[in-house]
Amino acid sequence: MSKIIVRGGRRLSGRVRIHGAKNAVLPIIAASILGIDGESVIYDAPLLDDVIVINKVLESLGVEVEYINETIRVNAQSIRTCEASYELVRKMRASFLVMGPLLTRMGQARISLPGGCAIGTRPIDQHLKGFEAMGAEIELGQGYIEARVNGRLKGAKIYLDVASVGATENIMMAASLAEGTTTIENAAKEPEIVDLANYLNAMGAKIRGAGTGLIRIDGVEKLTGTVHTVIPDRIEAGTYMIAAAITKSDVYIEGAIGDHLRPVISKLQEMGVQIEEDENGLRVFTDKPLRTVDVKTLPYPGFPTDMQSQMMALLLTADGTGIVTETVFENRFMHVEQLVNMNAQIKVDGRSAIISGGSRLRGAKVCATDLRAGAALILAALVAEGETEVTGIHHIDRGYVNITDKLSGLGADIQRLSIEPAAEEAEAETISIFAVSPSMA
Ligand SMILES: CC(=O)N[C@H]1[C@@H](OP(=O)(O)OP(=O)(O)OC[C@H]2O[C@@H](n3ccc(=O)[nH]c3=O)[C@H](O)[C@@H]2O)O[C@H](CO)[C@@H](O)[C@@H]1O
Ligand SMILES: C=C(OP(=O)(O)O)C(=O)O
Repeated sequence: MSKIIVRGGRRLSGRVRIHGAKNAVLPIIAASILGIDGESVIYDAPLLDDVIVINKVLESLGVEVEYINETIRVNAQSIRTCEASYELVRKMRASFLVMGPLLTRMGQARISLPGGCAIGTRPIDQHLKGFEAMGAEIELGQGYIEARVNGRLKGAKIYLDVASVGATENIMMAASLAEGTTTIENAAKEPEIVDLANYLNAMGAKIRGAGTGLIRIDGVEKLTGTVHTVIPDRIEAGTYMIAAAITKSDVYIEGAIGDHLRPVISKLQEMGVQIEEDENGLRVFTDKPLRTVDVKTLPYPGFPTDMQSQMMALLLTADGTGIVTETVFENRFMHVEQLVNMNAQIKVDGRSAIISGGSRLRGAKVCATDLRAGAALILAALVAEGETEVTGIHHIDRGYVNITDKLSGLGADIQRLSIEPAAEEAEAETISIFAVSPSMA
């Protein structure tokens, strides 16, 4: 158990390196189950708690996984069981992404229901609708979803009612080994979908149209392990862009891909932040007061919901009143109450939050209620008067590699403290069984 202490008021400067994308590496690890022959080598796999959990899910299925220095080697030649237990799936919703690969390769899968979480109910009906269209029989019982098919899944025409990232990925993986052609209409277009399609194609799949609303998958008989480098994390990059903007600093975000960050770049520029792009990353700088903007979250290429809370923290420091509308998740304003504890002026009205910029933020004891809420609290703390103590750090560890080291490397006054040293030691020991990195070995 840890907490993060931030003393606000420092300007930032220098470079920060962006790690591989959490939301790309998780489906890619799940897709490795499809490699009947050979080994997959996945480079730039960020050392995050979520990555450790999905590796454990694969190991529980009998897959061999080795994770050293941001490189994962997966050997999925033999699968022992097709059941992913509640103990693992409850820790991370993305574990449900093993359903598609298991079902299509093994003809069956039994996965614990992932359930809701702090940001919304997050149903999986679109995943199941896709599997059923391909001929699977689905049964729900005792907290598990069981899917079975006689022989191979059959290619189908699938229209998603919502452009779900997870459903697009799960169906794309299942369709890769199905008999015939599958089309996914109203598919999600996120860069992480494209990265997964590139990985699957390198394994031998035939996928076209990833990154557009219409994906076509011609099923093949066999997929084999391959070598792949994960794309940089656009949400981590966006979070450091806001760290630069909120502290009126000058920071180079190494590895950030401008094309993946268009809506974030455009909103920051509208506010008066200067951004320079080159082939290696983005320079974000400003020393002037910022103008407020309105922001509405939408599926890609719209403004990402995973950047909504961080953007809200920034709007608190801008001149004027801005409105943030969350359209992707129905309950993603949990950070508001915590920001209000820091003297933020925010009113929530249904799916919109009205943010009055300009009131002085004050350090407080706050709690990260989810991953991006935690990021927003740290960002607000960077400019708050006095000391902020952030608890609920396990959420932040799901998605940010070494956030305290990275920010203190840029000059922030931030440190991570152990609340109960004995408990943390035990936690670190468990993690080191599954992951060896220079800092942990
Ligand atoms: C591991 C990962 O990649 N996580 C990302 C992924 O989550 P995830 O894949 O879970 O998000 P989805 O795109 O599926 O969810 C978007 C919306 O669709 C709804 N929905 C989804 C599936 C379904 O079967 N039925 C349904 O109604 C959800 O409740 C939500 O309101 O995309 C989200 C939206 O960009 C991001 O916030 C998450 O960081
Ligand atoms: C909501 C997020 O992730 P997940 O879908 O893994 O909960 C996120 O990355 O902000």
